[in-house]
Amino acid sequence: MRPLIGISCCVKAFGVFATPNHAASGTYVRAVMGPIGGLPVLLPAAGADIVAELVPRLDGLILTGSRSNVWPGHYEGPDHAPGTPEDQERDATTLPLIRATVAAGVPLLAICRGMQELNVALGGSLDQRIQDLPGRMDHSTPSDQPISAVRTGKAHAVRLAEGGRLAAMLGVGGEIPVNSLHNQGVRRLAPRLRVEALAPDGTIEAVSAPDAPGFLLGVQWHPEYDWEQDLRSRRIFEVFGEACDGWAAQRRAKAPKLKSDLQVAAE
Ligand SMILES: N[C@@H](CCC(=O)NCCCC(=O)O)C(=O)O
Repeated sequence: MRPLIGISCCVKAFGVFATPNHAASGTYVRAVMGPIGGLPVLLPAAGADIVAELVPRLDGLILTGSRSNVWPGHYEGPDHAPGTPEDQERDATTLPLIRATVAAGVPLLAICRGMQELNVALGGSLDQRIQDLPGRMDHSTPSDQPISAVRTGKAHAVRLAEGGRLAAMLGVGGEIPVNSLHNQGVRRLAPRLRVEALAPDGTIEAVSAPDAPGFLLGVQWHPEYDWEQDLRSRRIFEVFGEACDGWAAQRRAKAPKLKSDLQVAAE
């Protein structure tokens, strides 16, 4: 039986009436059905009220990327510049969901906005436009390139932390090339998080939590865009899937054994 993997949704307006929908990119569904080997379930941005009943049912959680940004009020940041996209319904769901998921030990893979949410949920803060900071690169989506090239192309290298979990997971050391589609970045790293990769300009590109009871990895880039071409992207999903499999086996072992109808009938 495949592990049940929650995929965080954004609230986006669709259709002629711009009706708010809870949505996630199909790239995450394909990654779950592919290299992760799980059963995907989209998690609506329905607020903290769903968290306590949801987490015990999950075998893994993916926090997705999004153009929207974590509301600065969650990390005492300055207001966003006018027009900066936000999604406070998503924040109100993912921040408590992250804390509950990490506490329970459910495997968690945080991607781009998801890594930023992870950092904020655990007490860190963000810079809102790192390209405006002295000495920093522009990590955002170049407007002069087609989105397909940006997604599967490589924008810069990241240096893996020596002896880190990500380097061990990938079986490599030194640098790997990654794509890059973000304006924001980690400012103050949450106390429980450890740097797993850095960009040439010092931007934190991957994090883990050594004291977390389960698998926990955040990456600022997007492995869901290029896992079919990039074996390291694929490996991240495979290792996450193995952790979710293990969690699912533990959960089934603890579940009360319900008798099947046939067993009851045979008594
Ligand atoms: N908004 C944040 C996070 C960026 C991010 O998740 N990018 C993926 C975008 C995918 C899409 O276009 O839907 C930031 O800007 O840092």
